[in-house]
Amino acid sequence: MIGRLNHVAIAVPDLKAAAATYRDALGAKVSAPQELPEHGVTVCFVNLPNTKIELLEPLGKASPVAKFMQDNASGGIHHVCYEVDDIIAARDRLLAQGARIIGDGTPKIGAHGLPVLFLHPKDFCGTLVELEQRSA
Ligand SMILES: CC[C@@H](C(=O)O)C(=O)SCCNC(=O)CCNC(=O)[C@H](O)C(C)(C)COP(=O)(O)OP(=O)(O)OC[C@H]1O[C@@H](n2cnc3c(N)ncnc32)[C@H](O)[C@@H]1OP(=O)(O)O
Ligand SMILES: [Co+2]
Repeated sequence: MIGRLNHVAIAVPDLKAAAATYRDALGAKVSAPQELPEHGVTVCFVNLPNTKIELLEPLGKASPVAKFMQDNASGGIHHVCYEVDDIIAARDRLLAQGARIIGDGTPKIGAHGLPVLFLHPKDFCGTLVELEQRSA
């Protein structure tokens, strides 16, 4: 069911500083910040030859990342994102297996303009898993 690793997300307290670290200290190509209020985050993507790093900082009071940042003040790995061919079929299979989908199960459009869903970390080895519908 899961395919390519689309990105690994790192939550940070200061997105500009984190982007500068990846650009200047690590010599990586980093995208401009993208505010995504519907997700409660601002993100930059670090484009690597074989995947991406999603640097994200909380946006707004209701950010789903706020509590994570309280518990991890200097930041940390927040989630991994795997690609799936059919996000609805993947969701239904996971629900049938008793996995918890975060929210009402309706995919949201993510940073790449594709449907995404999140699976509860407690069901997946303590790791927040994001699924992204593979682009056609
Ligand atoms: C940029 C757009 C998009 C993309 O296209 O890539 C994104 O990536 S958006 C990214 C931000 N959005 C989300 O993360 C949405 C899904 N996440 C959530 O809804 C919440 O983060 C959560 C998973 C429900 C956690 O909510 P929270 O308020 O932080 O804490 P809880 O107390 O409810 O947590 C329960 C339990 O889970 C542990 N936890 C929380 N976050 C993580 C995490 N990132 N990785 C691993 N474990 C996590 C938390 O510690 C609690 O554990 P216990 O204390 O042991 O119960
Ligand atoms: Co993500």
